[in-house]
Amino acid sequence: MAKIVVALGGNALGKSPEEQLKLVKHTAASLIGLVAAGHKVVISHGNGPQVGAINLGMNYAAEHGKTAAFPFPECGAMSQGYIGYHLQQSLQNELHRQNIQKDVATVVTQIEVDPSDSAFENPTKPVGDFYTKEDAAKIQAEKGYTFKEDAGRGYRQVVPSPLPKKIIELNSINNLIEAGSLVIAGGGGGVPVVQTTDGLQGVPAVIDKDRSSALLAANISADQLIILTAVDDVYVNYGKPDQKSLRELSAAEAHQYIDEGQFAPGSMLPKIEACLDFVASGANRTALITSLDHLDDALAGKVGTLIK
Ligand SMILES: Nc1ncnc2c1ncn2[C@@H]1O[C@H](COP(=O)(O)OP(=O)(O)O)[C@@H](O)[C@H]1O
Ligand SMILES: NC(=O)OP(=O)(O)O
Repeated sequence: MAKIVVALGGNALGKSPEEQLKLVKHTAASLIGLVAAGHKVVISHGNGPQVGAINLGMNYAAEHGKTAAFPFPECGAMSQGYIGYHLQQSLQNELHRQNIQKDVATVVTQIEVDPSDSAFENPTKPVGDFYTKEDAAKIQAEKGYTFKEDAGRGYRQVVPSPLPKKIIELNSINNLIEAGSLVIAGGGGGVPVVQTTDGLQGVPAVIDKDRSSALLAANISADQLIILTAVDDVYVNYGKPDQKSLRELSAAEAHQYIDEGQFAPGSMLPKIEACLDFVASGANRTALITSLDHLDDALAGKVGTLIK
């Protein structure tokens, strides 16, 4: 029996509440497969599209005098509740269907960041929907948001993405795991907070969920970090006619491929770096990157990229 942190990427969540619930039901079946096999499972997830949508909606309502303004950390906390609710419900339904007795809980998770992190000067994390170049420039001029082109798919608002340093609710998460609960934590990379003379305070940023998942996995002494995304494997020469699956990757090989620029910054690179951080955090720790649809095959060693 292993302790496993599973980080769910955007393709496991979809774009609307209806789509998310449908996809999360499918995700729940795979995750309960891990529980049924006897593993202790902790789930984390992204929130880029969701936190952007919540923030956009709240800003729109505030601009029309219908509500107060809701800052980014509050929107991040809302995204944890919204996604956690769908995950909890779907996992509970699947547990019930499989006649497995287990409690499920989402922990609203704050993660401390360094206020002097250089990420605050250089926003990189895409949130929300895609815009044309012209619309992005108009909104940037009107509202002062920063937009950047996102992997050839259009322009998105970007916010700072500081490195996660400390999980504030770590003891509560550990207590729930030890009590046998299926825990959802660190959603959306955690709500970013800094220590001030008045205590903890939220900051407008979105932490990368793969980096937070690696920190969570290391902090709870997990055996494995599984990152579920849109691709079955990590590739060299990705997207080129000679692309090749990497089935197993040592830290030394991963560093060499990073130096060669094989992993795109903003998509695969942070995943590889998060995996390397986790693998280096303790003996016999491994990380697996694969797609949600092939989790079973990946656990059987048939697909996926194992980093060790
Ligand atoms: N070397 C590579 N191997 C595989 N995928 C890569 C590689 N470089 C970039 N990618 C891209 O990274 C994507 C995963 O990153 P991202 O879309 O940010 O994930 P998620 O939203 O699931 O967290 C893949 O779907 C693929 O398009
Ligand atoms: N917070 C975060 O990393 O979200 P995405 O994975 O959706 O970008």
